[in-house]
Amino acid sequence: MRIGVLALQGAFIEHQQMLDRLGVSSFQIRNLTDLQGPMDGLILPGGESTAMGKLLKDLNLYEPIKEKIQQGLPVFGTCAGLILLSKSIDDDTTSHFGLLDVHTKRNAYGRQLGSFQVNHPFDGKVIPMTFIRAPYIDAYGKDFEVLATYQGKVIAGRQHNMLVTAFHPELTLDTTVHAYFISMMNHLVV
Ligand SMILES: NC(=O)CC[C@H](N)C(=O)O
Repeated sequence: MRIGVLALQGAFIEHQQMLDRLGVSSFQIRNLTDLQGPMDGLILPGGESTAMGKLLKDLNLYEPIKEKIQQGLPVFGTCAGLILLSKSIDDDTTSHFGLLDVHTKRNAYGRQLGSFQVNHPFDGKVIPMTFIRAPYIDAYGKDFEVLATYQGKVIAGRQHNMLVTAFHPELTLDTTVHAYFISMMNHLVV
């Protein structure tokens, strides 16, 4: 199994370290040639969604990656990665794939609460969650399954081959969410 991690900007190394802990190999995606080999899953990391969206377009990665996700490639988006996958976001000037049937509010916790950590349930299990200028999902369609909420807002969920979290599981030592993604990849009928 080989997982591609989008490595244009943001917290991609931490995702690779998490996959290492689970014994799963990964590679970095920086340009079109990186997309040529086999890829069983894709991680869109946290960072700055506007910068990542622009780089995806400039490097001609936007269309081929979007196509792969549409064809069923399992994808896990954290924070900015969630924003990139969302159908609608509150600032539509940012390039995004628009494939996940949710509306996402960026920087949703305001300045004072820019960064914080809580222990909170994900899919029924309490795990540490690190939020950094995090978004939340404030509306979603019928195919979206909610996996975690915090203060009444959706912060994790899944729609077929797409898994998203508003928080950063890769910045903790807890492997629960990445293990969930691997198990989801193994069970998906594409
Ligand atoms: N930690 C993150 O990925 C922050 C996301 C960032 N606030 C954005 O809007 O893209």
